[in-house]
Amino acid sequence: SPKPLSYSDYFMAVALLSAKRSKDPNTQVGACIVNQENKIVGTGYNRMPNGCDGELPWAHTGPKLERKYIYVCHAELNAIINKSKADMNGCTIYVTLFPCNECAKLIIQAGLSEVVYLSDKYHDEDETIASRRMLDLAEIPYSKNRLLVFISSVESSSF
Ligand SMILES: O=c1[nH]c(=O)n([C@H]2C[C@H](O)[C@@H](COP(=O)(O)O)O2)cc1CO
Ligand SMILES: [Zn+2]
Repeated sequence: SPKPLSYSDYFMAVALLSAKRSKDPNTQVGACIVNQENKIVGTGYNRMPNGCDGELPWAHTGPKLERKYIYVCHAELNAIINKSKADMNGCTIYVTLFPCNECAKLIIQAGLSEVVYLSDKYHDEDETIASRRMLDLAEIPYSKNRLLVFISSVESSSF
C-alpha cells in the first residue's frame, strides 16, 4: 500500500519544485505558503523583477552593480506577492533556504505564523542571525523539515 507524504514533506517538495524554476546558477530557492486548511495560497522562487529578466547579472562576485544581490527578488517575496488569497494570517511558509533578514521582515509584516525551512547554509551570517532575532521577537516559530523521501533526486545546489 502507498505511504502517503506528510503535509510537511508535501509542501516542502512543492517549495523544492518551485526552486527549480530559478535561473540563479549558485542558489535556487523556492517557497510555498500554506493556510490553516492546508491549502497552498502562494508559491515563489528567486528571480529578477518583472521585465528585467535576462538583462540583469546573476554573478555573485565582482563589482556590486554587476552582482545579482541588489536586484534579485527573493523566493519569499515572490511567494507573498503571488499569494492567491488576501489574508496571510495564520499561514505557514515552507522555504528551501532559511529566510534572510529582509524576508523575515516581509514574513512578519505579512502576518505569517510559522516558517519551515530545509537548508540553513547561511546559519552564521549576520543576515540570518538578525532574521532569527526578529522571528524570535515576533514569536514566529521556525523548524527544519527533514525531507528524506525526495532528497536523493534533488541537486545539491540548494543545500
Ligand atoms: O531567504 C533567501 N531567499 C532567497 O531567495 N535567496 C536568494 C537570493 C539569491 O538569488 C540566492 C543566494 O545567492 P548566493 O547563495 O549565491 O549568495 O538566494 C536568499 C535568501 C537568503 O540568503
Ligand atoms: Zn531573503
